[in-house]
Amino acid sequence: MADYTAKFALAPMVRIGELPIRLLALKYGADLVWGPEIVDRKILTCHKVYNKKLDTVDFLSSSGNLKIPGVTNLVFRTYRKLEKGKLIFQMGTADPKLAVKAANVIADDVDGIDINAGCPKHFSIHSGMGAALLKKPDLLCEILTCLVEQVGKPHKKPISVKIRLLHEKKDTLDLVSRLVKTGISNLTLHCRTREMRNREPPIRDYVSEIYDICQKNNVSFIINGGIKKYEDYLEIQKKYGADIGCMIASAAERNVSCFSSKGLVPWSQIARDYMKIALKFDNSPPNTKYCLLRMIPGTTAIHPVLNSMREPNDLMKGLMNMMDDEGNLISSKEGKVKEHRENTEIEIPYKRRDTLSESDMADQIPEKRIRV
Ligand SMILES: Cc1cc2nc3c(=O)[nH]c(=O)nc-3n(C[C@H](O)[C@H](O)[C@H](O)COP(=O)(O)O)c2cc1C
Repeated sequence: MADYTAKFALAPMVRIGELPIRLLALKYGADLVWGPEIVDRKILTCHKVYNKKLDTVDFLSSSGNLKIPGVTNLVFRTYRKLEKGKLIFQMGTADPKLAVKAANVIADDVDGIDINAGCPKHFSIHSGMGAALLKKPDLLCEILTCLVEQVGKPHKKPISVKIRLLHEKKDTLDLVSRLVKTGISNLTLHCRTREMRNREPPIRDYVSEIYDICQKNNVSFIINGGIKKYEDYLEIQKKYGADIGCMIASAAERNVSCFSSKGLVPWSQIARDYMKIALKFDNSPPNTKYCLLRMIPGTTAIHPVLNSMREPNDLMKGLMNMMDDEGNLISSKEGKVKEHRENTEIEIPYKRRDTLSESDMADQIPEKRIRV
């Protein structure tokens, strides 16, 4: 059974937290890795397949139109050889019965099941999931209790929850005091309220009191928000206690070697390592491109070239091979890349280019193909 005590963990991240990033996080020192949130109804469309070629366990959906380019029916993939004992599956739900049914589909192939009670995005809260559950503590407790009794105990898998801060300290402490009585094994606190953005500093004013409630109830405690590197993890343990765990999202999205006790590895190395793992495990090319664009700095020459590519893996792999160790495009080919860029200026139909955020850019489909 996975133990969350004092662990250094990769946070759940939609689109980012697929198998290649999770394996890289483990390689660089993460103790536990969360998968991206997947909602209960989606899991319920899935059947499990052992993928002999990749030696992975795949969950394939029977819904979705596979005729649409880029659409695959793969919902979740795990490589048990490296993830066993370390993989926490995060579920989005607002219904105890559906949650139990869905958790039973995946329980034997993951090492813990976590409920997302912190996501403030519209797609989550409009259906009562994510941070909407913070306003319905009875429902959240019922979901957790049902999961503990009907999935956790029979499958011997820990159940956990990830929450955010409420506006008032007292309300947060009251909620935590209820959640730790449901039989969960771990509570993760994103130390921001639901209105706060990730760029704002986290609020850790009463982390010690929450930690205390968790410890008294034999529930491990992980904090999340604004943690960037291994030294931060050590500092937090020194300040609050040796049994506290830490979880990283944004910093890992940019450079997953943030878990390493030896310091950050250059992004060019990470991008190459990532590409190798993505190819090895047949990661979907649009997802590979999306993740690469998050880890390659927007100021580099390679970023717009990658951004303008359609997704096939061989193009991306070619581009990765044209980088030197510092991430510069290799000079003999640079002219060629530059020439292609000039000839294939991306047209963005609806939004002015200079108003786009990085993720908007990542989602744009270029009008013209580029060959490198
Ligand atoms: C790209 C991205 C996707 C995320 N997806 C999820 C998710 O699926 N489930 C979840 O509970 N939180 C999700 N989060 C929130 C993170 O897990 C984390 O709580 C938040 O980013 C704060 O941590 P940080 O300061 O280290 O970024 C996501 C964050 C990012 C940046």
